[in-house]
Amino acid sequence: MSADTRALGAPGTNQLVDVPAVDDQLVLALPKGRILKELRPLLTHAGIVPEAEFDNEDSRLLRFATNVPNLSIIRVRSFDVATFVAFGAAHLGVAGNDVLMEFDYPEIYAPLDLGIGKCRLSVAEPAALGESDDPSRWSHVRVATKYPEVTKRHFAARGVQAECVKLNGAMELAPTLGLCRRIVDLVSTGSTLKANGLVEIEHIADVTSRLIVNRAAFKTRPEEISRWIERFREAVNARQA
Ligand SMILES: Nc1ncnc2c1ncn2[C@@H]1O[C@H](COP(=O)(O)OP(=O)(O)OP(=O)(O)O)[C@@H](O)[C@H]1O
Ligand SMILES: O=P(O)(O)OC[C@H]1O[C@H](OP(=O)(O)OP(=O)(O)O)[C@H](O)[C@@H]1O
Repeated sequence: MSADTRALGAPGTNQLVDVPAVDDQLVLALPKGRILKELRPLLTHAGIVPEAEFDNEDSRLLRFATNVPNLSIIRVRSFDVATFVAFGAAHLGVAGNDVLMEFDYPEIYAPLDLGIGKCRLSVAEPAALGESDDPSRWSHVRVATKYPEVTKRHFAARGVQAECVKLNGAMELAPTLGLCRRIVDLVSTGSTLKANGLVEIEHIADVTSRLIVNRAAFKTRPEEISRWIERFREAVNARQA
């Protein structure tokens, strides 16, 4: 296949046909990693089959054709999904509301909870500190987190000033190594906290992944985008039935 053609087929099928790549394709931004795994059955139910290269872990391709002629997928980091969609570089995307809360982009509309990527955003600290700590007495707190904006807003709401140290992963190491005594991070089973001697002391928000849409794109291409929202809604309903 030449560089400017893609393996495409009729919507809802996996039939392969060579057609030229076009500029007016709808772009769906998907996160790498755990969300993508949970998302695959919903994609299939919505009638989206990525080209085979999408499942090749050694591939350096970042944009993928699908069986739907005017829809391509980009695979990016979870925080970057929101940025691509907010700037209109992608029309649609899938992102956790942890990411959406952190950026709070007005350009993003999140019409559908996909019910995947379930976890919570919490404040945690060493178990020994948790036994005697009284968060209602704090006026200032130092926190290691991937979510500085959410953290500052959470504490500011009750008059506590949060000083955030930005990390991109492995937040649970920060208290043991003396970086900060508290962290704000995602918790699902709680096993990462437990393995690192930490306990949850405050719940900030429940987290799930959402289908997101660029608001300007929704205005200019309402029929196509509404159709995709409905297809994903049907996929979510079928999964829950
Ligand atoms: N333990 C978890 N259980 C369920 N969902 C989670 C969990 N951790 C993260 N998530 C959800 O998955 C999204 C991506 O998670 P995470 O940041 O761990 O992935 P990643 O592949 O490491 O991303 P990146 O490399 O882009 O930072 C989060 O924004 C959140 O919505
Ligand atoms: O409560 P648990 O089930 O243990 O899940 C929580 C862990 O999952 C996420 O990390 P991830 O595994 O994505 O690694 P990361 O630190 O690289 O983000 C999160 O940042 C926690 O560390």
